[in-house]
Amino acid sequence: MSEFVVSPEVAAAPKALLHDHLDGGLRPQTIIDIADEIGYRALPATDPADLDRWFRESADSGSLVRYLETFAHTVAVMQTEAGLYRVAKECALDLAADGVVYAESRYAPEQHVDGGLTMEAVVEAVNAGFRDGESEAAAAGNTIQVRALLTAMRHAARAREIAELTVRYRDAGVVGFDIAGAEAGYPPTRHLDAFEYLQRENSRFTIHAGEAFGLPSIWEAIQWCGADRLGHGVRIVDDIDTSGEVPTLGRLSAYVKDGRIPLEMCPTSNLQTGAAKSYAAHPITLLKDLRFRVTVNTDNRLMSGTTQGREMQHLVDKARWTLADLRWATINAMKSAFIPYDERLAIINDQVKPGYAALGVVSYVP
Ligand SMILES: O=c1[nH]cnc2c1ncn2[C@@H]1O[C@H](CO)[C@@H](O)[C@H]1O
Ligand SMILES: [Zn+2]
Repeated sequence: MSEFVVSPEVAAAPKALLHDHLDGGLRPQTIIDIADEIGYRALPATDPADLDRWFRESADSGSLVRYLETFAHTVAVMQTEAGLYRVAKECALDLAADGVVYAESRYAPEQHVDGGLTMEAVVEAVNAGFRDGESEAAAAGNTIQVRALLTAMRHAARAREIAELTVRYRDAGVVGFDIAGAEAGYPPTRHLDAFEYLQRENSRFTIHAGEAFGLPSIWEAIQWCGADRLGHGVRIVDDIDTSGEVPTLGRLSAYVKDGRIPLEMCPTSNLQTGAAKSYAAHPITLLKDLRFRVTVNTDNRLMSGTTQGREMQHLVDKARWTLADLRWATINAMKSAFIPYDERLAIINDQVKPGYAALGVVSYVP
């Protein structure tokens, strides 16, 4: 990796993460170890540094579809209870070491049944890994809470089943639902029955929308499907006119801003898939300045060679974000989390605010 460094302040800041794919954050050595154990022979490299580089370079293609092809290798080693458990536990440990105090980690159960596991067994193995990772991190002095979001793949046809699984495990570590995968050609309304079911069950969900496809996808996600949050949502800027002295919002972008619909933004991932041109020009800063409910996220730590600290540092270095901006985005994330309100408030008051106060940041001064 480059000589790019995360400052001591950003490293120490308490972090909240809403958009992180479990199958996009494996340690390279773990992929190699599990591949060896299960006899998976298709890995593109057998040295951890080479494999790490392969993921980053292959994901750096400018196309979401090509970016997603790299997941074949991570998903391949997440087909056993032991493999899923290890990946989930290490995810909790790695996030905790990065200063993340609350994370929602997502994955698609339907992608982990090729070795004969039921989707229930997949969820339980991942949950067990998160719980043990939390305990081990706490013992090392890093408090983290990790909750799961269950993703349905938008090109597949199992969304309703996975929505039901989400409800079944709602009191056991699963806090919401998502759809992911190639966006163009697979509008969210394809899975309307799943979203309507979740609404009837008073359950929460986010939808990847406005990443590789524009406003119609965002509009459907919100106005047809009832999404509580948007995964990426970066193309909402297409509904903001910045040609004049003051930016003017269209109906949809005003709806998103005024309704405080959270945007789970992932800068590095967007640069790799071509959804944004540079950190400096990434719409996240315009949206922050316009007071949309912006959050900062990793998406896929392995494919993007990133961490939550690195995403935040890029914004500081290249888009003039201050620590106060990072505190604001972190509180936005906690306000938007799918855990109960009282628990969100406790994390804000007991961890986020004191952590930033220790860095000398006590309020948001725009
Ligand atoms: O940025 C993204 N956009 C759309 N889909 C994604 C993105 N990152 C990962 N996945 C997809 O979500 C699945 C479950 O975690 C992954 O296997 C990948 O195919
Ligand atoms: Zn994503």
